[in-house]
Amino acid sequence: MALIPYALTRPFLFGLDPEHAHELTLGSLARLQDTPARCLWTQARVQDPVTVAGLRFPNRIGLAAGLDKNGRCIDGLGDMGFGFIEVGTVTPLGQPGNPKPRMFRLPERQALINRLGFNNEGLDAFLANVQRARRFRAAGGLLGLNIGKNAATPIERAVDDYLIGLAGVYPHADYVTVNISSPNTQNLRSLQSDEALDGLLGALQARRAELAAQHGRQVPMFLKIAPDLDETQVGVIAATLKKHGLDGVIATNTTLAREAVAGLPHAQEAGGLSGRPVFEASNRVIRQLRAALGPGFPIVGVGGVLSGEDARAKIAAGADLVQLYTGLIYRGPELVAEAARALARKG
Ligand SMILES: Cc1cc2nc3c(=O)[nH]c(=O)nc-3n(C[C@H](O)[C@H](O)[C@H](O)COP(=O)(O)O)c2cc1C
Repeated sequence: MALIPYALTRPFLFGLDPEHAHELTLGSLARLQDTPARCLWTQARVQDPVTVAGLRFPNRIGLAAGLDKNGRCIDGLGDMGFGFIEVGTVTPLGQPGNPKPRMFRLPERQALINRLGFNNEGLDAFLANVQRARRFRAAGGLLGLNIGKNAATPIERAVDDYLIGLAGVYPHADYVTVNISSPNTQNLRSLQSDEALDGLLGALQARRAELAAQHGRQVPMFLKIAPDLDETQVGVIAATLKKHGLDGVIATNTTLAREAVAGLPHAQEAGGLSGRPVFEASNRVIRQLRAALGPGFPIVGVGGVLSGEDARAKIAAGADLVQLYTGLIYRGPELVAEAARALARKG
C-alpha cells in the first residue's frame, strides 16, 4: 500500500480546467487500474459490514453517481476503499451533454457547480464496461447502476427511457437507482411531483416484477431525489415510494440554491451546486424522509460530506449509508477511509 498524499496531487489537478482534470484522472485510472501502479491509490477497505435493503455492504461509504458515468473505472475506484460504487447516470442512447465549459470549482466553499447534462456513451457501452469490472465485486463491493432519460426524449415519454434502462442494467446491478433529480436535463425534476412520480414508479415496479421472475432475483430499486423540495413534497415522495414498494431513497442530488455561494466567482453559473453548501439542505431532506418513512426504510445520505464528522452527521440525520462525490475532489481518496472509519467507530 503506497497511497500518494492527495495534497501533492491536488495543486496540479486544480491548475487544470475542472473537466480536463476529471478526464485526465479518470483516463489514468482506467488505464492503470489493472496494473501494479494501482498501489499508488489503493488503501485497505474498512470492514464494517451492514445489511441494508437485503444487501450486505462491506462498509457504509459509497461513491455517488456521476463521477464515473460510463462505468470505466469501477475496479480502480474500488481500490480507494469504497464499500459500494454507483456508476452512471446512463441514458439509453449516448449523448454529448451540454456545451463546455460546464463544470466549475468554488474552492472558497469546497463546492462545484456542474451542468454536464448526462454526457455519456449510452447503455451498450456502459454495460460492456460494467461487465469487464471484476476485482471490486469479487472482493465483496456492491455496484449501483444509475439510470436516466435522454435529453431528446420528450418528458411525456420519459417512462420509456427508464424502462429501457431498467431492463438493460437489471442483470448486472446489485441495486438500480432511478435518477429524476438532475437539474441539468430539462423538466427532469418535474418527475418528482405527485402524478408523474406515481406513474413512473408504478411502471417501473411492474417491469421489475417481470424482470425478477425472468432473472430469478429481485434487484433493489432506489429513487434519487433533489434537495430543493419542501416538507410537503418530501412527504408525498415518501408515500409514493412506499406505495410502489421501492427499496430505498438517495438524498440528495445537487441544489439550484445559491445563497451559500453568493458573490463568489462562478456562483451565477447555471447548474447544480454540490459540496459543502448542499450539506445542510440534504440533511434536512434526510430528516424529513426519516420522519415520513419511519424506521427501517433504507436512506442513502449524500451531499457535502467532506470529513468523517460529516459522514456521522448523515447517519445522525437518519441515513443508513453515505455517498460522496465532491469531497473526493477536495480531499482525495484519504476521505474514503476517514469517513468509513468514523462510522465504524461510532457503530
Ligand atoms: C460533476 C458532477 C456530476 C454529477 N452527475 C450525476 C449523475 O450523472 N447522476 C446523479 O445521480 N448524480 C450526479 N451528481 C450528483 C452527485 O451524485 C451527488 O448527489 C451530489 O453531488 C451531492 O453530493 P456531493 O456534495 O458529495 O458531491 C453529479 C455531481 C457532480 C459534482
